[in-house]
Amino acid sequence: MHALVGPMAVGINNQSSRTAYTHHLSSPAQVSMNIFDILLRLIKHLASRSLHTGTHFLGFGLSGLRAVGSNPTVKDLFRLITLGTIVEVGRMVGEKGLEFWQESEFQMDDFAYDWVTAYLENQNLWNESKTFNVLARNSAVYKPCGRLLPMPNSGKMTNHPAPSYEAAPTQSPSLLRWRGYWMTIRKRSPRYSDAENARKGTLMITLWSRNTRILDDFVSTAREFYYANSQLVPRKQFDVRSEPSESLLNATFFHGDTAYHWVLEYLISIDAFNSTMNLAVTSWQSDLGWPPARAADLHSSDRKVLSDFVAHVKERYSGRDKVSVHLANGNGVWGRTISKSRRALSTLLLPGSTKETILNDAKDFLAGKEWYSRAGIPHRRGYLLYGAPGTGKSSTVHAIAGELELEIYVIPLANAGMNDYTLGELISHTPSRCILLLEDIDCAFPSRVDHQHAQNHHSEPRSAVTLSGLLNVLDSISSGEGRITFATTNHIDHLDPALIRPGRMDVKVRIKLHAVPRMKARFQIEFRLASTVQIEGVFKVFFRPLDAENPKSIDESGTKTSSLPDTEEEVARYAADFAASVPTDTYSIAQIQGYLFTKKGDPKAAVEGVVEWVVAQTQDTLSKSSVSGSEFDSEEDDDDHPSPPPGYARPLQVEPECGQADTQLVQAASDGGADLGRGKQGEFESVDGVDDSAVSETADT
Ligand SMILES: Nc1ncnc2c1ncn2[C@@H]1O[C@H](COP(=O)(O)OP(=O)(O)OP(=O)(O)O)[C@@H](O)[C@H]1O
Repeated sequence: MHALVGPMAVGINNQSSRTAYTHHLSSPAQVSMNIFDILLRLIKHLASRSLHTGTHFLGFGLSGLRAVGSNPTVKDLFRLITLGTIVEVGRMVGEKGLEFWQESEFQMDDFAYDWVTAYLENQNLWNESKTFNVLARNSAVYKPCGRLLPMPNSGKMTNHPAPSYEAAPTQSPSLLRWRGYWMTIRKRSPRYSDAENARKGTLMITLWSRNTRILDDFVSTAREFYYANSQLVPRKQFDVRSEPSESLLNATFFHGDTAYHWVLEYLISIDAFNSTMNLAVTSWQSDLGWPPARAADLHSSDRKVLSDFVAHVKERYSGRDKVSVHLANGNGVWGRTISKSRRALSTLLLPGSTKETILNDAKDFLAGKEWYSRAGIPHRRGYLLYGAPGTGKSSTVHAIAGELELEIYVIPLANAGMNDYTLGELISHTPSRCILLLEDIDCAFPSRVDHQHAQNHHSEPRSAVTLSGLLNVLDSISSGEGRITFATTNHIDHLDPALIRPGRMDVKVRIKLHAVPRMKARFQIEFRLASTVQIEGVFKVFFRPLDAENPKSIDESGTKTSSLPDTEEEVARYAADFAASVPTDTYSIAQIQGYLFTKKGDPKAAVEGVVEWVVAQTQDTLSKSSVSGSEFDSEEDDDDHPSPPPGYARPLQVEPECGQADTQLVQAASDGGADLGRGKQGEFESVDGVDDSAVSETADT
């Protein structure tokens, strides 16, 4: 007789109704009809009948039996029957007595399997095993009181699921003594070793008792243990491959979408993925961690729950001290997103009120949507930041984005794979309120210079993005309303003249590119090489005095152990000395920072070594320009705008004189360099409504 027991009474929620395990009582023997019994019954029956019919038949029958019984053959027959009956009864009694075990089978893809294996692990059942299956699926957050994961370092809380170990299938059963009963446990390998069947292993438990309640108790205990000791989400409910339940809300957040990042960051912060089984391993260097499943079920049918949830995570996300930077890849899709710390505007060293001007203008623009709409002007605004490398163009964009709480979408126009189509795809997938950063716009579309250069050198022009392609996408209807575009370039002179020359067809679009002004013209900001004020500023940032942020380093004997100054005045004196030795409009702040890093913590050494550094830089520049014959010059020869861009300092054309002291040489260098930018030092052109012709003239000179 086989018995199927289940679903069990241990279920609390739905999953239990799906949980079944089987156990079998060992089969009893068939009850044999005992001939002897039949005979006796027959005799009794006959005897009772004979009472009714008459006792004379009894005497006759008995004497007949006696006569038959005296026959030796019949005697032997009766003996045989009696003996057989005794043997059969003994066999039945023995069989019944020995059948006191129950067998249960747990399928690997069933919940009960997880409960029991986790519980058995806790009972140290697998301690003897030498071969383990390591599963993150059964993982749990370690709890000091629990013994679920007796692993090294298990006390460490991480966002990642801790693996659990279970003995690999083995032929020899393990023995467990549980509440006074013995159990033998055997794991069976999947029948096939292919991936699909790999999860079809089973766990066989033999309980050496006939009491079925013991087995029920065992499974219930395992289940309670499992849920009490782990923060597991029933895996089947969250399997993204499973069909979404119609009774639950299903929200899908697409990777690359901003909402995805809100939700992802929030879920990671609340350890929501501790029990995930589907980990995507990524080499992305995102501090958001790894992107896991994209779909989640909300256990509610109320839509407000979903919108509240999204609102909450969004608020959390935007409240943090970070700026999200989305990076385009060459296939026309937004790829990685990195989260950068906000840069305080105060850390930007820009002359005058440049940064405040940009910020206020951008704020004004964002607040002026209605004005644009009434005026029938697309609500977009653009800024062209140009200047030598390392002068702070990108830093300015990041600082402004932080102030405005906007995300940055960066399109490196010079990147491989960038063409008109991919550019269009990218721009059509930017949100309306964001900062679009077009880096190295001079590399976007090959100018006639590039074409000519490419022809001369039998090579391809630099980029596959065309001027009209760029202008089209910037001007298209799909371009977001409320978007701020920053374009950066190190070589304003490399921009195609068609882009900046007024009176051409492109001029109209040029306005779109550089700015969509409220009234007129474009907004250009030139980033110049470091002025005296900036050189002093960067020095002061590096060698802040020993104050609250920079606590005094004094040892027990009262001796100062740091070379940092004690007061602002002292730092200012060093800074002035330092700036006096560095030619203005010659080096970018990034270059100066690079030098100061080599003198970290020692302002005196920084001042003392700077002259030597300047000389080295100058000689380096001279040797480069003499070796290359100046690429800049060679371009000028076949260029129709041969002069250097305004503010772009040429390599210093200073011949060091023999025997000249370093300081004199520096002075000469300073003079030479200053020639190029003289008169504009410290005077950044944050020009709203700058005269187009001025720029055109510059480019066409
Ligand atoms: N004006 C500045 N104020 C503060 N830091 C600056 C400034 N200019 C440059 N730096 C520092 O120099 C480094 C490079 O700056 P950034 O990337 O902003 O320059 P960039 O002009 O965008 O250069 P590129 O044209 O090469 O992209 C950064 O570490 C930045 O902090």
